[in-house]
Amino acid sequence: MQNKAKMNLRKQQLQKINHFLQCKNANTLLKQLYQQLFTDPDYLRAETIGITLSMDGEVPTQKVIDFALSNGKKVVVPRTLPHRQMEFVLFDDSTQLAITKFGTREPIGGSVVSKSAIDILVVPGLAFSRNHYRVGFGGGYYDRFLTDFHGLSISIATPPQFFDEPVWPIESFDIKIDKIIH
Ligand SMILES: Nc1nc2c(c(=O)[nH]1)N(C=O)[C@@H](CNc1ccc(C(=O)N[C@@H](CCC(=O)O)C(=O)O)cc1)CN2
Ligand SMILES: Nc1ncnc2c1ncn2[C@@H]1O[C@H](COP(=O)(O)OP(=O)(O)OP(=O)(O)O)[C@@H](O)[C@H]1O
Repeated sequence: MQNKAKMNLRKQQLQKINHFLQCKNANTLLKQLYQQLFTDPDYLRAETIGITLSMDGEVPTQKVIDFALSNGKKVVVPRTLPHRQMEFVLFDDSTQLAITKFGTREPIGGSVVSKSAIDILVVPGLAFSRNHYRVGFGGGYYDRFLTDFHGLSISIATPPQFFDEPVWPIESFDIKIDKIIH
């Protein structure tokens, strides 16, 4: 059963985020958010970073990936598997990518890195609350992945993605994000 309130919120958020990303101040603000991440002690300590390959309408991740690689960190990106599972694959210049039905880019082949080797996971989402809840695209991929993830989860929220209080129902399987940069 899909949650109707969450479905409506997702639709609204997609529009708001798209609108924000097109406004002329967006790049300046994004730079500030990236800087917060790059100066975060947990980021500085991390050897391996899990992050998505963003698509249009999402917080762009390429600058984070490039910076992390230039700092000598390992970057791993998700590949979706049956039963809404994901695995993370080492990403570099030679990684081959395919576009999925959902419109995301995923690696083809490459070395799978175990969950326990990921120090920080940058988790995408449409909405985040000050008390660390998150709404994603509705696949449940990250909620499943995070159940036995013991590294640190971090999300980057632009203004339209950040809420003082969750304006959506919290469900039993929702997993809080450790740190929200906003
Ligand atoms: N850039 C990026 N990559 C990402 C994510 C993301 O949010 N952003 N994900 C964050 O989770 C995962 C993929 N998320 C997905 C979320 C929903 C569906 C989905 O609803 N699929 C439908 C079929 C869609 C279609 O046919 O067009 C389905 O399986 O029924 C698929 C993948 C991994 N990669
Ligand atoms: N740990 C879990 N085990 C089984 N089912 C789950 C789990 N987490 C979520 N689900 C299922 O996945 C569906 C989508 O979950 P939810 O609405 O939390 O997605 P989301 O957090 O927005 O998406 P995502 O995590 O992919 O970014 C839910 O309807 C729920 O039934």
